[in-house]
Amino acid sequence: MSKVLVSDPIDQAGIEILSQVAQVDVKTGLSPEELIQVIPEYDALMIRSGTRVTQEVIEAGTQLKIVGRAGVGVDNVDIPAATRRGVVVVNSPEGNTTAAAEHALTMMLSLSRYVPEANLSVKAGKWDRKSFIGAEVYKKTLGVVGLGKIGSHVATVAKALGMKLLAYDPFISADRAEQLGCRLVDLDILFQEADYITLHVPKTPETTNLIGEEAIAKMKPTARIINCSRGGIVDEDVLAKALKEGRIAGAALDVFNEEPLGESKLRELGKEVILTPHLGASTAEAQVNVAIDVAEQIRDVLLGLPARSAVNIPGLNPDVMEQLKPYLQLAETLGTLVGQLAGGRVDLFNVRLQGDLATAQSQPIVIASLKGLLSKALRERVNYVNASLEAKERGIRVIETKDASASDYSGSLYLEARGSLGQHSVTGALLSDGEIRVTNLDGFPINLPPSPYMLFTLHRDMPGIIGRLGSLLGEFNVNIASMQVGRKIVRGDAVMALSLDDPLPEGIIGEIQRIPGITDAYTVAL
Ligand SMILES: NC(=O)c1ccc[n+]([C@@H]2O[C@H](COP(=O)([O-])OP(=O)(O)OC[C@H]3O[C@@H](n4cnc5c(N)ncnc54)[C@H](O)[C@@H]3O)[C@@H](O)[C@H]2O)c1
Ligand SMILES: O=C(O)[C@H](O)COP(=O)(O)O
Repeated sequence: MSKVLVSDPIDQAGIEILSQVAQVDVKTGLSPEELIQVIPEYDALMIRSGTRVTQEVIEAGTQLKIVGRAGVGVDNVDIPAATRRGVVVVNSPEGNTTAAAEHALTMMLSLSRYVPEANLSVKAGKWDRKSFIGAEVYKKTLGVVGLGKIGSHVATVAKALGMKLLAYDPFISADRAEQLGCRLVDLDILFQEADYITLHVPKTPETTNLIGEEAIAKMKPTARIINCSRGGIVDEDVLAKALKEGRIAGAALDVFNEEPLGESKLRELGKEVILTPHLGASTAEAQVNVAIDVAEQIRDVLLGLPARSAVNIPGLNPDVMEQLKPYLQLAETLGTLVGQLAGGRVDLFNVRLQGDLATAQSQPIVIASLKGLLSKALRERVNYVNASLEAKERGIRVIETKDASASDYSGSLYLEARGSLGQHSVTGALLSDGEIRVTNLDGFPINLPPSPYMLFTLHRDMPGIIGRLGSLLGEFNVNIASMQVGRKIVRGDAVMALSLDDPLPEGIIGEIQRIPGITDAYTVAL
């Protein structure tokens, strides 16, 4: 039975889903060293933002197949390291959108009315009304930086509060911004005109310290900043200094460069600052959503099914994936076959989608073909996640083409591998019942159902060869399940393709190659 480690607090709804297919161990608060120590026994790891999945963790996780982030941000996971090891990383892109947006709006209103400080003052026995004269957000300008899922929700609600909206997002069209009631502007204008600036961007090299000296210098003295996105997007020291000097009016932060927040000048400030301990996603509803979303994906991957929100494999629509499933199997089988025929290093890999298949989404088919091609060298280490990367690192040039006119079957796939030991090609198709047929091998037409053990020979088309080969296999107690001969012209070059019930014993290939008329022989194990 698979084993899943849950290393951050996750809603019970997720644990229940995982328990259907795996032994689930909940161990929160592990130190990095403890995590590295226990991870080798687990097939899956489920986390939130509290666990750092470093390269060391990934490398120690020799059984690890999937890391599930019950939330959005995956900046606590070393994605390149996971991809390299073929570990799928999934998240829940939408499960906590509403919660995070509502937290940003709560921060904006609380900051305007000094709610946290006023609350503390009453609880301390005071009745001080003078110190808490706030500001209205009505008719004020809100600048939304990052108009994605959370930014859009914030904009929609802020519009209903009667705010004017500016947005900065270089990847969003002016039309989309307009639909949300936002004027798309450049960052300088947003900084200059906004009364409130709310950040909803991922942490990237471009967004790191986006709010620093230069940005703050452009803002109004009445400006208030809200960051419920990621720590490090605001330079915390610069912000604390600007607030202390009254260069801006306030800030509300939910996320910090280092979490938990250690010593910080921000803690010394008064009612103009609100700090929350990364609570954006902390609602009962969001926690149920993300736990179910991610647990289902972990369950599926452990059962050998695709994940719907993998961040390190191409985003594939599950419906498209379902339709392509038989073709992915075809691609992987043909890839394995041509990879074993090629034998050595492959420099160039041609993938051609033919006939009706030319209308299909090619990327998954190319990935499946590469997975098969590389399986000889990498065995179970290669998978849908790392196949493209592994091919690139091996210097394999992949050429992908489509030819709607070229196929004897309604759709077929042609794979050709050129490398250190020569060039080989296979074509295959799916029959109406979904069965795979190899329809061409190195240019010779055949009609072969693939089987776990196969033997291919190149030979002269002349009497006696088939008999001699059959006798030799018989001597070695190898049973032939089916046999196909393909030739282009009578008594010319030909191929023989055999499906075998048993693996070929050591040394037999040399004997086969010594049969007069046989020029080459290859074994393939699927
Ligand atoms: N505080 C929390 O608990 C909490 C909860 C959920 C999400 N988040 C964080 O909130 C952020 C937004 O999440 P989302 O789900 O809306 O993501 P999203 O991907 O839907 O939206 C992000 C938007 O940022 C834009 N963007 C990217 N680079 C940009 C740049 N340099 N300048 C301006 N815009 C840029 C993108 O085009 C996109 O529209 C993420 O950092 C996420 O990790 C925090
Ligand atoms: O990226 C996210 O989903 C949020 O930052 C929430 O983080 P959390 O799951 O640790 O609360």
